[in-house]
Amino acid sequence: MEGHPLALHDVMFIPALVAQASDEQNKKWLRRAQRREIVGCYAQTELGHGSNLRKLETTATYDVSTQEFVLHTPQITSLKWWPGGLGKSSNYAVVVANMIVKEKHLGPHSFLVQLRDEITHQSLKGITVGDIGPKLSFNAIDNGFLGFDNYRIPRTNLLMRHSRVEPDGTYVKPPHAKINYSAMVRVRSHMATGQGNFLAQALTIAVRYSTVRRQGFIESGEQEVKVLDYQTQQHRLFPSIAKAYAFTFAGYETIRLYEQLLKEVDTGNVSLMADLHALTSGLKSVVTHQTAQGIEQARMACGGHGYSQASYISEIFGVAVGGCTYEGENMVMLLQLARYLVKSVEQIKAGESGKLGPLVAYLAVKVDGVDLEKGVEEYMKAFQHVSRLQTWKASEKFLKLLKSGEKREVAWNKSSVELTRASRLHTRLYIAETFKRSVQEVADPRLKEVLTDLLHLHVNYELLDMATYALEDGFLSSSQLDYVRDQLYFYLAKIRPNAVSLVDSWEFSDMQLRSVLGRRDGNVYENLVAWAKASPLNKTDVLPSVEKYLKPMMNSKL
Ligand SMILES: CCCCCCCC/C=C\CCCCC/C=C/C(=O)SCCNC(=O)CCNC(=O)[C@H](O)C(C)(C)COP(=O)(O)OP(=O)(O)OC[C@H]1O[C@@H](n2cnc3c(N)ncnc32)[C@H](O)[C@@H]1OP(=O)(O)O
Ligand SMILES: Cc1cc2nc3c(=O)[nH]c(=O)nc-3n(C[C@H](O)[C@H](O)[C@H](O)COP(=O)(O)OP(=O)(O)OC[C@H]3O[C@@H](n4cnc5c(N)ncnc54)[C@H](O)[C@@H]3O)c2cc1C
Repeated sequence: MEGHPLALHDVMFIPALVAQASDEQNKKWLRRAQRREIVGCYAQTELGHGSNLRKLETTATYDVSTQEFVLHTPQITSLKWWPGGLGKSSNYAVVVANMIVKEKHLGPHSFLVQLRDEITHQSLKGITVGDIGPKLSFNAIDNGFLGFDNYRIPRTNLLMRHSRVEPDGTYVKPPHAKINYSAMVRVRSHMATGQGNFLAQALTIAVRYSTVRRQGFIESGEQEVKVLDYQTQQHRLFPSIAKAYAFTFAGYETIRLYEQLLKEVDTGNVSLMADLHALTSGLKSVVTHQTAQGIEQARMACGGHGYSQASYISEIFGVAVGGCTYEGENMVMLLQLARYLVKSVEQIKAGESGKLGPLVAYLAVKVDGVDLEKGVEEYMKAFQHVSRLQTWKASEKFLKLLKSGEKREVAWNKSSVELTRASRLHTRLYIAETFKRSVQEVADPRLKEVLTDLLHLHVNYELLDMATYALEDGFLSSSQLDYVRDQLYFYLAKIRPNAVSLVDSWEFSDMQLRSVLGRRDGNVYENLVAWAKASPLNKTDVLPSVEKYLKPMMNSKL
């Protein structure tokens, strides 16, 4: 859970080679990387810039006389900063640097760079490398810094699957300007399942503990109740169980789309890139944010013991919440999706609705109202309505500002809160749609019934959560919202008997969870005492600090 020094080798270094190195280059490098003869990381972010990749300061200048690239970090803010596994473990890196050929700045490109000697592991001349120090979490990963002092690498170390520099310095452009960003798109495509998994771990702990913990009464005179029987506890936990499933289903779809993209790009078809970039930008943002909220609720649902490290939930939170920042800060990524949504609105206004992709086609179709009692399809129409409403509102605001003479960037900034709201609603619609489709495809009728209950819980919870949008233009009435509330409470109670099975079905072992509260056998109290007794402070009855500090203080006559 705390991460692994080789995580980035598998998650980004190898995938960057697969997606961006030519077949010829990969004959040399890929097998060695897969056999872990070399260990790599993905070095892009710098001390001064992470989000705005166009302003990366590390340069790779082509020297035609030696057919080498010269890597250089001209000032302190150009140092690579943050890459996982860079500090101590990696001897190679895929380095993203601004490429300069014949004095022309050609933007960020990826290079394979050796950082350390393969035998001694010492850093090579011209390279400054080290660890950036302790972090909120993920402390088993050596996130690092890296500087280059006119460090030379062969021309052939530019990853050349999609773009090339010939020996004479001729530049061959890629089929899509952002194709070098594929390693990021890959991780973003996987993040919904990864985050769903973090959320699932925290929920397994909280739900299991909530059936062990007894506190208070629902009906007087009875035995104290399991805290999971309180409606508030169910409301805290069960919608997140539904989300963990929903995120996993959505993630399966984006992983499949990424694989499809890789194949299509190899045949020169880059049409899926913009769609997948927009989709994964929104999804990673919404999923990481909601996962962090869900994990924190799971911790609080465990009361005081949730705050102890014995719960292990704080560690899960620390790791998961990193996802709100890495692979693109969430606001920045929501704004990337917003660009796509605004473009779609502009297309509709230009009478080109027919050209809209399937995920945004709903933006052109107005619905007057819904009959929620008819079922989940009507909820989907309601989600479409609020997303459409907000997307149009935010887009109109931006376009009006533009028309009034504001510069594009200024108009964008003044509309950005509204735009991020639109992106979230659009993404939540996508999550609900994929959840619905995935449940419909389940063959086992008993499994389908339980998952359908979760789906119903999800759509009612979500609609209530975004109710202000739906009330704003009178699309939903307050009596319809009362119906949604009643449905929500109905499904909380219906799910209660299956709650433990739903979390057990994720099959986390005790070793994986590392939680005293979430033990499969439920022996929480004995093990909490054993855990406390094993604390380093309990190794001796009297600590050395007693003689050194406490006694002089207690005996002081002052
Ligand atoms: C197996 C996977 C494992 C799953 C993991 C789950 C569990 C994990 C556990 C442990 C592992 C931890 C791993 C952590 C690793 C972390 C790594 C990193 O963080 S790497 C660094 C990531 N950095 C970023 O994400 C930077 C964010 N910034 C950007 O992406 C860009 O700067 C930008 C904001 C997109 C802007 O780019 P740029 O300035 O170049 O663009 P513009 O010139 O403004 O043009 C924008 C147009 O370009 C289009 N665009 C942008 N990106 C893409 C893309 N990737 N694909 C397609 N199109 C793209 C954009 O849409 C604009 O188009 P138009 O609107 O103009 O048409
Ligand atoms: C755990 C972890 C692991 C990481 N691993 C790697 C790795 O392996 N390799 C690597 O290269 N990097 C890695 N990173 C770096 C990470 O990708 C960046 O930190 C991330 O992309 C955010 O960039 P930033 O730090 O520049 O944030 P900033 O952009 O400085 O963000 C600060 C604030 O400014 C806002 N902001 C910035 N730009 C805009 C804008 N255009 N519009 C509106 N608001 C804006 C943001 O929303 C945010 O609120 C890692 C980071 C973490 C935390």
